[in-house]
Amino acid sequence: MGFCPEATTDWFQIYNGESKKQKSSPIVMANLAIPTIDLSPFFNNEDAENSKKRVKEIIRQACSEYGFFQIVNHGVPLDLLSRAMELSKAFFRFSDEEKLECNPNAGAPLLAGYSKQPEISPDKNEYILMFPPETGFNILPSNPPDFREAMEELFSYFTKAGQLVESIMNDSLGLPENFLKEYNNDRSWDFMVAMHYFPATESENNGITPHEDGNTVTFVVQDEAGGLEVCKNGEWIPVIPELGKIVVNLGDSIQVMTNKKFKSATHRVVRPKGRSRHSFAFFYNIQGDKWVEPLPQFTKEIGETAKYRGFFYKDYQALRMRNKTHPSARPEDAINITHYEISTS
Ligand SMILES: O=C(O)CCC(=O)C(=O)O
Ligand SMILES: [Fe+2]
Repeated sequence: MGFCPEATTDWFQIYNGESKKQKSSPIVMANLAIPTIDLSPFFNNEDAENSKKRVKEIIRQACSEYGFFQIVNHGVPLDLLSRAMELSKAFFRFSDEEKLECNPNAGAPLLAGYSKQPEISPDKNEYILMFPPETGFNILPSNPPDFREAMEELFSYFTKAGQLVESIMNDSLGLPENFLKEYNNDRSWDFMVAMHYFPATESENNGITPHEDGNTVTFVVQDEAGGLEVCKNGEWIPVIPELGKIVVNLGDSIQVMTNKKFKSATHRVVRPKGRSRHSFAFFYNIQGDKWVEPLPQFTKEIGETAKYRGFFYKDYQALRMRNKTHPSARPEDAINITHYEISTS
């Protein structure tokens, strides 16, 4: 964490390694640095074996390098994405009093409902968090009237997209057919967050500090404000929002299971000045009682030693939660996946 340098506004330097400004658009260059993968071969009935193979190969490369890519033709309807985003914006425009009507329920593994980051948090945002609708944990607002339905529908499409990406990763990794699907067969710990980030001030613009997610795969959809940045080769790369594109980033659990063959992506959110930012983040997770460890396919079967100790997913989640409830004085002391790393020296 934190090995990326501070973001610079001179993107040309980042991509070209030179300080002279170029004519081409930085927007195009930023997104070129992050592969966009068309998943349509997985939705066509016709035989598309070659195209599927190509997709798996590009995903394998992106996941091995830095765990980040974007997808299009992912099966999540674009009109639903736009509608859900508009409804979410409408919700966050309500007064605090109205928003607090869906304050969290105790008892869920995380607090479902509306929350605002505490004043002490460096992350300046508020959000609504929801679990799979059938868990009964959710406290969703009845206003705007169509919000709940749109969120539940979006949740169900993201779940399907998560299953698809997981199965593509399974094959890219050369794992036995349906291996990850059978291991990760309980969807009750998945959750989605509708987020609102407050405009940057003159003195600070942190939306979410640099981090890796702890799960397997996360999907992010940002509104036109942008602000999501990913660390690649030591540089922060801004992810420019484009309608219909879903950002995919891998989390620590897949990094551990693959013994670091696939990487968990370091990313952060920088708040834009003069405007709010909205996003959806969907966390395709692992059920808490599952044991996470480097798989034999990436250790003893290929003569490599394990880089991590195993752990129950819920224990790692609890440690990560402590980072938020009991923040350490020095950010570098926060618990992350290095906690389970096996030292080779
Ligand atoms: O809001 C975003 O764009 C990303 C959120 C994120 O990284 C997270 O919640 O872990
Ligand atoms: Fe994240």
